[in-house]
Amino acid sequence: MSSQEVDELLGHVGDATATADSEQFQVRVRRRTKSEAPTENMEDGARPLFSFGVIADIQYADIDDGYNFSCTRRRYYRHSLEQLRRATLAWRSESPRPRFVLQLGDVIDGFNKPRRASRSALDAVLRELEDAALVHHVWGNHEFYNFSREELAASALNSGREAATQDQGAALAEGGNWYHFSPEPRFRFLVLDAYDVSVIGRQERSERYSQALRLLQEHNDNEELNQPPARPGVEQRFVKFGGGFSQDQLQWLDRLLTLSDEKLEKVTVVSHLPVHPSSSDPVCLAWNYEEVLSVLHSHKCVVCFMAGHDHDGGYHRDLYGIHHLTFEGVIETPPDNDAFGSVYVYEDKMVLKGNGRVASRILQYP
Ligand SMILES: Nc1ncnc2c1ncn2[C@@H]1O[C@H](COP(=O)(O)OP(=O)(O)O)[C@@H](O)[C@H]1O
Repeated sequence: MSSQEVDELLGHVGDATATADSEQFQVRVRRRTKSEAPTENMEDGARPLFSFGVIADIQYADIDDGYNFSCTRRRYYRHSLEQLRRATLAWRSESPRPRFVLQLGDVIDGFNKPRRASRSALDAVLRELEDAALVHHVWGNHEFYNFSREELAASALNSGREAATQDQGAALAEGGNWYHFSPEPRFRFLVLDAYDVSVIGRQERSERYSQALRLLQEHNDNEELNQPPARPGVEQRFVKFGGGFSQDQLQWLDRLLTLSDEKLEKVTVVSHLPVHPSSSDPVCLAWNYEEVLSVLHSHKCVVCFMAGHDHDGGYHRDLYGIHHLTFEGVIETPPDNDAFGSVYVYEDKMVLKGNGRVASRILQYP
């Protein structure tokens, strides 16, 4: 795509200042204000088929501001609820309304647990989300700091169960918290469980826990396994607050993508942990990200992978044309800024309208 084409495209979307990085097919556009929704497609005046909202790492807690572990990033625990409110107001004011919202995990912070405030904090964020749209909740590490898997499965965060009752196209994988749904013919979303193999959220006597502990101990010499290994690069991902995907889940992913290939669908895959090293800090990558990439790359239908966890966000278009989007975290977004997006889905592309720290982008399908 030439930069002139990008300019033309964006001329209809908003106040375009665009640069195109032809090597990585990366297109960045300047932020737009909330009211500027691309309700019409650029070249041909077509309307988007549907839209959806995205938000990541809200990590709400009714406590004063603090810092991340290394004290390099301020965290606005109480204010994250205000930011969520601004996001839901923006989504509610869009016409047509987003068909659903992707909540990419860590919806409340682990600090709620010792304060016995997990339920009240969750209720507070769910109240904010209530009227925005149907919400698809991804489970991140902070969900497991607050709740057991059984509690999560019985809660409103089990959106797979909700989706299966409301949408004929939705289905929950047996025995796991991964599922798919199709909001529109020829478009499918796969919601993954990146803590399927993990020492958090799994019972110590379970096979998945043992498998996770073995992996961590093989790759991380620290006594405190939340501390990244000394080895640089992607080896740093072997931390206790990370996780990975079981072979069951990878086989399910492969099977679903085969069906989507046959049906000529466009598929967006969603997880709390990112899977491309160029879209994330190495510490935040899923442990077996290479296996996930190899499955994604063996199917034509995959257009996008969306994740949270790395609060700085990231973006990369890989050699197969798949867009890897890591959304900036609300929790580390200063009160006078925002971090959420709306995605407008067209026949040939998705257009991400970012707010605040989330950049707007045109995501052309491969
Ligand atoms: N370098 C580190 N050494 C030891 N513990 C750490 C380190 N980094 C993070 N942790 C701990 O791991 C847990 C998850 O870290 P956190 O930064 O809260 O994750 P997230 O990015 O999901 O918010 C917290 O309990 C935190 O204190």
